[in-house]
Amino acid sequence: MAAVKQEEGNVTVVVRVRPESHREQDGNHHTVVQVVDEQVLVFDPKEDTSEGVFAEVKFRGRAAPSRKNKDLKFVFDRVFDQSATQEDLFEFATKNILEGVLNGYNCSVFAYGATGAGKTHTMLGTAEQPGVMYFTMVELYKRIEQLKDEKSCEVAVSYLEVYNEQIQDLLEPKGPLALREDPQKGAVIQRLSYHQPKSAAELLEMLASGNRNRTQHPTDANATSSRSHAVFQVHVKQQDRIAGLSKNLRMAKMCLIDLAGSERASATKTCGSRFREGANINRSLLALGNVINALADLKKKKAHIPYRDSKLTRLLKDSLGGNCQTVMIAAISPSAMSYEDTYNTLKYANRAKDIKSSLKSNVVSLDCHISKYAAICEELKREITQLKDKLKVYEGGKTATGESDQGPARKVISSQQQVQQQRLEKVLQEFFTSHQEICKDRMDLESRLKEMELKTCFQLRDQKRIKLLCTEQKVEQASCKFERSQASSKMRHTHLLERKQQAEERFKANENQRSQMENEINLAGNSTSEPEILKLRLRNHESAVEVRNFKQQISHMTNLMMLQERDSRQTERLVTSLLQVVRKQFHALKGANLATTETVSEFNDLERQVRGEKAVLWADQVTEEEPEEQNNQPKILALATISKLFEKSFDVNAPSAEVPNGKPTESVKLEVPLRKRLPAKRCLTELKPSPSHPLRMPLTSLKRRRENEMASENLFTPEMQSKRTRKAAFRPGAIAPKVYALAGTPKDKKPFSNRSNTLSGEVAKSMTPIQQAVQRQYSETVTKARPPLATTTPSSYNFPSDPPVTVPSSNQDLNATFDLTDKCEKANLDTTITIGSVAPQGMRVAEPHTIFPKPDSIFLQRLGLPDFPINDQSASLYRSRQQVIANRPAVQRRRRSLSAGSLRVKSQPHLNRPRRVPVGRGRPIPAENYSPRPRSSRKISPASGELPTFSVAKDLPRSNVKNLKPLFNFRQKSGMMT
Ligand SMILES: Nc1ncnc2c1ncn2[C@@H]1O[C@H](COP(=O)(O)OP(=O)(O)OP(=O)(O)O)[C@@H](O)[C@H]1O
Repeated sequence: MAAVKQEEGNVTVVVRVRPESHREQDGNHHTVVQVVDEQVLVFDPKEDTSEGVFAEVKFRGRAAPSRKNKDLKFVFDRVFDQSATQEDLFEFATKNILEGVLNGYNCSVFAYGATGAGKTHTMLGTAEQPGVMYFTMVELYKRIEQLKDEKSCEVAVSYLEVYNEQIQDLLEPKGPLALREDPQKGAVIQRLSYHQPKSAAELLEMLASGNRNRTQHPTDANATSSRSHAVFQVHVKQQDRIAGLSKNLRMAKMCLIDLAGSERASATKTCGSRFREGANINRSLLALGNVINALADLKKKKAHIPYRDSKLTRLLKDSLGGNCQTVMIAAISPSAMSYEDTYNTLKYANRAKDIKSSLKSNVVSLDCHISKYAAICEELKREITQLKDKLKVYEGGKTATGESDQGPARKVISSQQQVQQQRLEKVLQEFFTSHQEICKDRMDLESRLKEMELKTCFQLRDQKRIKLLCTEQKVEQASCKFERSQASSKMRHTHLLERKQQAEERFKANENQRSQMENEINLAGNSTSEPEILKLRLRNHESAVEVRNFKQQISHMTNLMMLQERDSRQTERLVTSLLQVVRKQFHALKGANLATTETVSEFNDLERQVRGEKAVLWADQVTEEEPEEQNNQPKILALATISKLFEKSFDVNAPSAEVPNGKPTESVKLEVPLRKRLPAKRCLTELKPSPSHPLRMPLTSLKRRRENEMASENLFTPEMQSKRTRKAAFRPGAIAPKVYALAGTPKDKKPFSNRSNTLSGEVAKSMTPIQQAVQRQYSETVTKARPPLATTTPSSYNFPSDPPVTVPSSNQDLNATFDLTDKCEKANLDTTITIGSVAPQGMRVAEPHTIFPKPDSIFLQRLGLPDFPINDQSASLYRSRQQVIANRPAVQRRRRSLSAGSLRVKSQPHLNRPRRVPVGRGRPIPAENYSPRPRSSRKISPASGELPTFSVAKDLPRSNVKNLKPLFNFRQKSGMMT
């Protein structure tokens, strides 16, 4: 049950002054009530004494002693003088409250006054002059008749009297009835009969019969004195006729009460039973007076209200202090004969004005469960059948009377449909307008929020750039500016979020409205064909909204793209400037012989990146965590897509026939493929490779690159992966796949798990800022196996029981190939082949000196690089070799540089020629198969922990190679293979 409306109201007090009776006129009593206007009356007005001696003459013979010249002015909601008719009373007192009854408010009208003051006359009246009850009932039925198309109404009445503190049923007299208090319903009279008159006439008949049962006895004051309080209750129940899952049920109770009049025994000259009646009446009226006083006293509002002092006050509890719109009609006699009674009545009426009542409309919202849907349809079908039958009867009557014109009947039906359709169209139109606005608002807000997010990320990144480059003062200035801007952004962000939340709520309400509307249209569809048009309109509207949403999405994406483009242009300018600076600096260093190995290496890395090649990540090098700023970067796809657009989208292309119940199917999902950004070749002209340090990094073929991408996206099935692993094992320089196979799956890129953390930390530390920057810039790195840095002692590995992978004796010839991978896989060994991990005793490494022609360079010492000893012979050989290379023609150098991809291995001193592992063969080597090779262009800092062992071998004259100690050892960790 839901009371939809609650308001505070005062008791309406109306005073009716009846005409003087014959007795009063005969008694020559003067009037003590003067009606000034419609709201003011003066009780016992002052006599005009200006007439001097004549004044006494004027009032001679009247009840002059009873005059006290109180001259009390009373203001009421309405004052009716003697000339007022019953209709006047009805028009003002009860007609208005009928409106309340039909809106679900409880109402109560009671007549109060002394005996013979005209209460019964006002409420019941006579056959010639029917009273308020009659007019009210007639009006009520008139209104119900008017509403019958929209609402079904039921009326139930009861009529009772309180006589000598006993309740009697006036419509079905059956002895005293018990009064019971119900916390929800209020006062309930048990066994009271309720009747449902079909018409106003029937109801009036009931009223008349009830009155006949009412206790009336003549007294001196009133020949037709009512000796009881009569309560006529009308219960009205209304229910919406309009089909729908949600129906309003209004229930209201109207009480029309004719109270017994207070009387003075001396005036009524009663005795015996009449006297007892009078005493009871007075007692109950006294209780009523107390209740009125208590209720009217605002300060004591919370104080006890003595409802329980009499049956009458218990019955009137609702009417006076509860949820009820109350009208009190105070009936008074104008005659001085009833001076005291009139005065008392006016006093109580005046007090009653202050009584406040809280009004609640008793509206019950009956939200039918979906299971009632069928029942509602059935009900409507029945109604349609009835209407059709009526129409047939009507048409039959027309035919019988020879009227062939069926136009009017059709007109009636079509006009009903038209009204229904017009109403639905209006509802649809309102829905369209609000839906459109809400969708636009929602998307606008989300778009603005996402733009703001992107801008904030740009700002954060700029801030970090500033910190990297600028002086402390400038950093501080920039920080202040940034913080200010962040603060204002935060405020705007919060504000936008609030608005977005509001928009969400409105959207939710709008969605509910839509489902209700759809139900209504579907229900209406059972009776007419018009709703098809409405359904189509609804679909049309939805399509239009979808189109508008997509347009908004496009506009949002365009905005973001513009932002991105502006930012990327700025970054481009920055990178160009940086590259120019780097190049100048590098050449300046080189010209001054100050270029260290590290600098050259960094420059080469940078050069490689500029040329668009992939960076190399060693297999034991754990992928660096993405820098914080990159992690914080929002995914551009997420920002560019307004999620709201795709929450509820409709298949706009689907034919309407495929849409069940006119409900669009939620089907469209936008999937924007996320394309990897390929490294762009930039500013190659700005950064030409130095002729003395040719870039020898193998190029990755397009096919291999694709494979890498697929692998990184995990698109390979396990079979494919295993196949790839095996294939890779046979590939030249296939160390990496072997290592992966040991680790399990290619995606597990931590083959040296036992120590990878330490190593990666060290490796990361050893990376120079430029290397790190490059690493960050190009996340697409190729992971390669790298030989471990030191011999792994058998104790540090745990596979004593595993069958060792032994290299047959024939593999003394290192040109022979053997499948280590398969064996390792089969044996499930954590087998690692170390290549050149240990420089044999006496080995001389010339690496630093290939870069630093002056070994005793101060710069080198300052760098604190470890000095690798070199024997004089090798060094001189190397220098001469370098000289020979430098003097060669360019074409020859080129050939040499290509063949330098080969790896020459000298495994045993007794071998006549170094083993030539077929790596590269002049072709670009796939990046993932790339392994560190001895070449002068790929200098790895000793600080990184790698042994720069093998650069010299390939460049030395072959005759001198044998003089070198073995550079590479194939060694199994178990120590079984050396
Ligand atoms: N407005 C009026 N116009 C004409 N006659 C009236 C009017 N009011 C009352 N009378 C007459 O006054 C007499 C007494 O009225 P009524 O019976 O209504 O008084 P009452 O207040 O109901 O008294 P009780 O409390 O004893 O029943 C009746 O004969 C009635 O016809």
